[in-house]
Amino acid sequence: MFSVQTGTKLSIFEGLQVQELWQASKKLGFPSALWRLPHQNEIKLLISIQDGIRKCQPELEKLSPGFMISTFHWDENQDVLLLEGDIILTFSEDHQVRTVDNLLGEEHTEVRKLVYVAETLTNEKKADSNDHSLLLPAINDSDSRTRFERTVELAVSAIRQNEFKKVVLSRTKDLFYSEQFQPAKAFCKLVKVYPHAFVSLVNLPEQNELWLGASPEVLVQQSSNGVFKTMSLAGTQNARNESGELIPKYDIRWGEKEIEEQALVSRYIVECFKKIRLREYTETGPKTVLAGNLYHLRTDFEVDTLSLRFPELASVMLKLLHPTSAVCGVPKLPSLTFLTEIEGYDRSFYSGFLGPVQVNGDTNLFVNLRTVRFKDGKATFFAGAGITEDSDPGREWEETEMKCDTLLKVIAQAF
Ligand SMILES: C=C(O[C@@H]1C=C(C(=O)O)C=C[C@H]1O)C(=O)O
Repeated sequence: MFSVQTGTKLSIFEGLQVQELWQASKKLGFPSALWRLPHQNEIKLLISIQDGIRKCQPELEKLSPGFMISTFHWDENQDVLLLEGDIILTFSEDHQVRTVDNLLGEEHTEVRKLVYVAETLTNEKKADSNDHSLLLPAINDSDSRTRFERTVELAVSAIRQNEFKKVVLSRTKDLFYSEQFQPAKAFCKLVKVYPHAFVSLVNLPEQNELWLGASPEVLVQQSSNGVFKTMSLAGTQNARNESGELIPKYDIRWGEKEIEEQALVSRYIVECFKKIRLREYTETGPKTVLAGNLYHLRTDFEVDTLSLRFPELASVMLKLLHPTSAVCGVPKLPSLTFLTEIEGYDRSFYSGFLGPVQVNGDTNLFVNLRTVRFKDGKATFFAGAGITEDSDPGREWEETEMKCDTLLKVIAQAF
C-alpha cells in the first residue's frame, strides 16, 4: 500500500481527486464502486481492471477484497456479483487521495491509462464551472399511484385471509436525466447530507447501469476484531414538520402498526439465530433513528464471533436473513410469491444487498434501499413500504414518495 504524502510524489495517483478518477474509470469501462461507510469521513473507490465482475458464492470470510452486489431475487445457492479490488483508493473528506492499494503496479498499461484520463479530466474541469447536478422532468406516471394503491388493497385482503402477516410492496419512479448529469458529484452531495447512511455509487458496465444510493440498513457486518452486527429496521415517519424543520427525536411517537411491523423483523432475526442455535447475542432497542428525511425504528444485534469461534457467522446469517422481512415479508415464502406476482416489475438490485467485502479485513453489506438506477438516459428511483392488516393505501403511497425524496431532494434541482 502506498501512503500518499504531500511533497514527495510517491504514487502516480497523487494530486488526483475522487470525481475525476471515478469518471476516468467509467470512461475506460472498468467496473467500479465508490462508497462511504456511515459515520466515517473516508471515501473509498474500488476499480476492477483485470477480470471484470466475478460471479461467486458469498463465502465472505474466504474472499479477497472486493465489492459485492446482489439482486433482490437470490437464493442461497446462487452466485452474487463481486467487483475485484485491483485498485482500492482512499480519499480524505476534501476528496484528495490518501492511500492506494494497487495489486497491478504502477507500470501496468491500464493503470497508466486510468491516471492519464483522470489527469486530462482534471485539466478540463478548470475551464468548466457549470453545475451538472440536474435531473429533468418526470416521465408521466399518473397511473402509478392508482396501480400501487390497488396492490396495497390486494395485500391487505390477502393478510385478512391469513395468507401472510406482512408484505413489503414497492414501486418505481422514472425521470429523464441529461448527459451532463454527473453521478459522482451527486454521490459527493449525498455523502455530505447523509452522514448516517451508507452512500454508494456502483458502475456495472456489462449491464450498462449505475446504482447510486444512501442506505440506512445494515444486512451483515463482520469486522476484523470479530464483531458481527445486523439490525431490524422498519416503521417510517417524516422527520420534518410542515415548515421543513427537523422534528426532535423525543417528540416522535409510534403507532401500534409501526411497532408491530418492526417487531416482526426483530422476531425474524431472532428466529434466524435460533436456527443455528446461537443464543449469545446482544439485542439493543428498538430506538428511533434518523435516516435522511425519515425516522425509523431500529433494533441492533451483535455477536462476538471470536469468543464463539464462529468466523463464518456473517456468511451463514447472510443466507438465512436475505431477504429479511424489512424488504420481503412474514412468512417469507408466501409474501415473496405474492410480491413477485403483484408488483409487476423486476426489482433487480433494489432491496438486494451491496457493500465492501474484506476491505481492510472488514465486511459491510447493506440492504440496497433509497437507491436510483441510471440507465439509457432514465433515472429509476425505487421505494417500498411494509404492508400489514392496518395499512391505508394512500398513506403507503406517501411513504414511498418520501423514500424516493431521500435521494431526489438532494440530487435534483428541477423535476
Ligand atoms: C423498503 C424500504 O424500506 C424498508 C421498509 C421500511 C418500512 O416499511 O417502514 C422501513 C425501512 C426499510 O427497512 C425502502 O426504503 O424501499
